[in-house]
Amino acid sequence: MSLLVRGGTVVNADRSFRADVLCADGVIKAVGPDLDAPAGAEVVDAGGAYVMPGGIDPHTHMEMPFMGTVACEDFESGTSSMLAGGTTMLIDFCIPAPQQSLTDALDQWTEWGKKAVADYSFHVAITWWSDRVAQQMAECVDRGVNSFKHFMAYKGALMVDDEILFKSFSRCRDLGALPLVHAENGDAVFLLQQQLLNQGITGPEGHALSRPPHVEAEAANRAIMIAQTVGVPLYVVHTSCKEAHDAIKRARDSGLRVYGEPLAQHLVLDESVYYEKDWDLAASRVMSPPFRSKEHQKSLWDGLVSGSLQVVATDHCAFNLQQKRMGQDNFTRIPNGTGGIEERLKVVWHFGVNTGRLTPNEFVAVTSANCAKIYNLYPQKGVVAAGADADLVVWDPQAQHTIRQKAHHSKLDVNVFEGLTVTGVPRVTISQGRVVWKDGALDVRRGQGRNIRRPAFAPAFKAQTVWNERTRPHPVRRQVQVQQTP
Ligand SMILES: NC(=O)NCCC(=O)O
Ligand SMILES: [Zn+2]
Ligand SMILES: [Zn+2]
Repeated sequence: MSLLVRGGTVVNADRSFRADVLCADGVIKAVGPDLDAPAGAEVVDAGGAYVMPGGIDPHTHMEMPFMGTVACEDFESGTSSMLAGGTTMLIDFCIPAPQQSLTDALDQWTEWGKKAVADYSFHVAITWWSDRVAQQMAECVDRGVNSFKHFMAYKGALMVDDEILFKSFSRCRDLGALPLVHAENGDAVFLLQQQLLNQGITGPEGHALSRPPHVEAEAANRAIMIAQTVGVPLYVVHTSCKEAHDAIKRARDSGLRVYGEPLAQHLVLDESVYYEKDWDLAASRVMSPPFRSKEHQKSLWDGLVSGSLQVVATDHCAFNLQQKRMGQDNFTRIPNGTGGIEERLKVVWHFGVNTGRLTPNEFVAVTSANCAKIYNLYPQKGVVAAGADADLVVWDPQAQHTIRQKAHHSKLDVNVFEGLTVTGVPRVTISQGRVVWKDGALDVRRGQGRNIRRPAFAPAFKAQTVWNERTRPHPVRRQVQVQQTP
């Protein structure tokens, strides 16, 4: 079955041009002007619209067991939501419990992923260390995982120390896999939490107060320095504040391959919500790092414009109010996480492109192409070109939409963007060459998603390996001194 997207303007990260897009067998067969529709082809009208590579969200937590509960979004509802928002692939985090085998955990997540209605892939988290973990990292790489995540926060649960960071980053370097960090100083967070509780601060405001920007910046800086020492690129997830962004900028200025990922939520929502009288409202926004002030939002936008930050994600991690209420008397027990997978593209377009901060091409870069390049998916994903997967979004830049929990496709009972009216929405989403979202309706099939393998040694790693070899330390060769006896 073939499909012709007719009459639109193709927008890639590098340029825009008028062209039709012909898809068959799940891939793009041709991109060019006035293409003929093969007999029986479905024709999608893209008149007045942009045709862009489907979004890729590299940071989600479907069905994640966390903080005594399990995220309520599963791979079916999560991937359905993302398609309704124009995103056609996600990369989720497989998180082994401390002492659990990495490959057993990957088996578990792989099983859960079979429910997905669109393409997905996995990062694996390093939550403990042994020779066996090092060996299993190689087995994960053989199974198409080219990125390993490290939590520098969540003391007593997922957090790892500097020794593990050093050992795991070194292993990543040797395997050609990208280390990722959740950068917050978990010891400092823990101590601040105890102080605040002792002062009688038990509500969601304590969450924001216990995770100030310098706690994030310190960890980002530390992870960067360890990555530099080891000689490996680094990706800093959910960069939320100016000081962490500054650390990334400094590193890049000195020639390091460090990537920063702001979230759609951190770009537009601010910390004032944690001080709301309505506990449910404040708790529903609890995530780590917390939302920040306008000054930090500006820094994140500046980074996307200038290129010091590369990817906008969501960290979609869904906990309903009943789950959030586990922390009714103690903010440290509120499960951390918010949603946004359906809203990401709309929010970034509305506040990025409509305001003149980003060009449409830069929008494609930060929502799809850069991610595909960093995670070695390009040009299978992240570009509208012959040979690429037929994952597309037909974007109507004029259409308006008001974001409402009642109308979203997530299982979440709140929407952090509730009531926001955006201009610019996905008219049609195409996944694997099939129309899956059109006229406000989904047409998806459980199990249609594919587990996309991402090979190790992305181009940046090949360069880094050559550089490491050239700059490798060598012993000083000294002549053996013969001692003269007097
Ligand atoms: N971000 C958050 O609050 N929850 C999900 C887990 C994580 O990424 O830290
Ligand atoms: Zn995190
Ligand atoms: Zn996360």
